[in-house]
Amino acid sequence: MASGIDATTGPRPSGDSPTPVVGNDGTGALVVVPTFNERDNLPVIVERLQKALPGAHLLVVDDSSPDGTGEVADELARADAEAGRLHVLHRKEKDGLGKAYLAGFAWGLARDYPVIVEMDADGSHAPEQLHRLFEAINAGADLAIGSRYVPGGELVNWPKHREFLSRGANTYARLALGAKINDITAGFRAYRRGVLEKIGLDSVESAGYCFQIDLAWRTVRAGFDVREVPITFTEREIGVSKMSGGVMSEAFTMVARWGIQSRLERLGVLRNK
Ligand SMILES: Nc1nc2c(ncn2[C@@H]2O[C@H](COP(=O)(O)OP(=O)(O)O[C@H]3O[C@H](CO)[C@@H](O)[C@H](O)[C@@H]3O)[C@@H](O)[C@H]2O)c(=O)[nH]1
Repeated sequence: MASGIDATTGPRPSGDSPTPVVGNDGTGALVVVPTFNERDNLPVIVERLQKALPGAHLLVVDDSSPDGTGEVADELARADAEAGRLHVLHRKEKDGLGKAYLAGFAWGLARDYPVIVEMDADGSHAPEQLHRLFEAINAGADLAIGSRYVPGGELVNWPKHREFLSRGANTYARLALGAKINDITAGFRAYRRGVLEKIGLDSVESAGYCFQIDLAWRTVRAGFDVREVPITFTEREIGVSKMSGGVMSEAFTMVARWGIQSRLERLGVLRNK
């Protein structure tokens, strides 16, 4: 799906080789980690990230977790104050994964990070595999998705019903939208900042996990270069998933609407926005 668009600078002259934007140690990347009741997971994931990629910065976006995750994040940030790699954004209440990411992205865009990353706090995504996303970005991708469903991708200990739901959601989204992405619900990804600037965070409609589909779909429609790289997704060992019926029904309805809209656009009944 090569588009020839450089997400940081606009259209790239053809034949131009891409300039690396993330260093081998993660310099240039802001990793946004949304948290809700992850107090025992957070210190572990922070340590793993700082060991794997000491140059990367991390932003924890906490929705006033009742278990005190926000305070744990503040303590970790204080301990890292000299290096200044760990930042915390406190939000008033639980407002959905998508809204948390949007707040984190806005924070990152207000600073000069060339690449903004999504990663769960619960250890499902391995910080040690982030370099795979950065390699794709440095090779010219505008959005790199850590995919469970391309050759080499793997699921470890994920309950069968979750795998069934996830694969079903991906098939549904592929059929409805026609986007050729195998893992469009994945939450382990890296964006060049220009993608988020061009799409415009205000245009994103979904509040929950459907946000992942929403943003990937907008990225594809804007003509950017989207690449999937295989990753291993491991079921969390501590705490519980925040997936809910409301999250699933939002995704079902939104995807159906976008699918109908894009068909009407192709038929010329609606103008492409
Ligand atoms: N701030 C904030 N964080 C949230 C909220 N809801 C969930 N989170 C945080 O978002 C991360 C993912 O949430 P989980 O509830 O653990 O997700 P999952 O079921 O394991 O995730 C699957 O679906 C996600 C959505 O597509 C994917 O991101 C993920 O990769 C995986 O496939 C965790 O760090 C969790 O604390 C919220 O309302 N607010």
